[in-house]
Amino acid sequence: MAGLILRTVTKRFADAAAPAVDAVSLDVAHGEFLAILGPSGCGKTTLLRLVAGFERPGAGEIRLGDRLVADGRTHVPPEDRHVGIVFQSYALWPHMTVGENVGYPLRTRGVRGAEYRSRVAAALDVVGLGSAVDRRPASLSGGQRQRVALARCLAMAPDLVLLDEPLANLDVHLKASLLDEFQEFRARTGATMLYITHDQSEAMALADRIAVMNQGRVEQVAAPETLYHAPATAFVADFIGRGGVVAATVPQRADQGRALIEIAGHRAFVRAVPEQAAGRALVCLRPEDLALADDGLPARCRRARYQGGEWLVDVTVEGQEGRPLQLLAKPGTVPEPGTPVRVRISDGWVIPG
Ligand SMILES: Nc1ncnc2c1ncn2[C@@H]1O[C@H](COP(=O)(O)OP(=O)(O)OP(=O)(O)O)[C@@H](O)[C@H]1O
Repeated sequence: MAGLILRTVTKRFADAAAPAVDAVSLDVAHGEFLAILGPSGCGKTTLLRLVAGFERPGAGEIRLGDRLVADGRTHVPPEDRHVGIVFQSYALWPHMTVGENVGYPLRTRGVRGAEYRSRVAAALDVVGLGSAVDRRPASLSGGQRQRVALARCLAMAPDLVLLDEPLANLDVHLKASLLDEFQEFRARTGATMLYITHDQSEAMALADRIAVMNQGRVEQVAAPETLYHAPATAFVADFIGRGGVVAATVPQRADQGRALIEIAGHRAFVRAVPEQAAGRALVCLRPEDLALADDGLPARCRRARYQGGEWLVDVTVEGQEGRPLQLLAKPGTVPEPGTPVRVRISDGWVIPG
């Protein structure tokens, strides 16, 4: 069963040079957790607002389950879409108790009595705040407030949960513990979730799949590991993980997903799509694919940063100074900035796009 389907959804704001959301198509399965990841201004929030019904698409269509909720003629209003939204600002009422906050949307829909109480209690239990029902939001930590917001969304038993940077206001430690909570929340509810973030570590930790957006378009939708190891475009390769994209020549057609590459006269074998043709290409080389060695790609050390345990070393290939590669080195083996080095390439990926 489908959770959410977008077909060539486009939104252009008046006077804007380019669409904020540009022909986006997505299929989110029922119960799937999909993260929308991209830099500021790429259209994530606009996409979420289109799904919620706060914006109308200029073209394309949106389906929730088997219901058409938006196209050129149809516009189902937000309150009739059965979509729950959790914002980064929590949006809790300070004068209400935790229980009243969670129950508010139920009340406005006429749910009362035993059903009201049991739904509020169940939602608070899921987020581990069953005992906080009579407290005020002001007496809770940021993480607890976000859990109340989550419970309020849950109490409505929505078909789809939209999460708009829900961890953005929290410090690093709270973020880590809430990441665990989200995972549990997910396992318990089985709800379809769309999670907006510009933080790749959140997206990687939580999502079944990630849609990477750039300038209103979806560049790739894939499982986190696929995005990391086989990025479809140079933008995805740069945005996910630590950079490392250089220009290379592919002297001959790939053979069974292996391609010979040549960079600055040095040759190595890396992964590629089976149909990768010969010619010029960009290659993604991750830090764990590279190591300082006696023999290998001629490069120059630019700088090194201590990371605890190991050093992260930036090196550049002659003629490609704008495209640094990063590799890890043990303490005591780190070259001085400016030193010529050799880099062994043990793996990599020819970017097909
Ligand atoms: N109501 C609006 N009117 C005009 N332009 C808008 C409106 N809302 C968003 N935009 C523009 O649309 C583009 C996408 O904005 P959007 O807020 O969707 O990006 P985002 O990826 O969510 O960014 P951020 O991570 O900074 O929130 C931007 O260029 C933005 O300036």
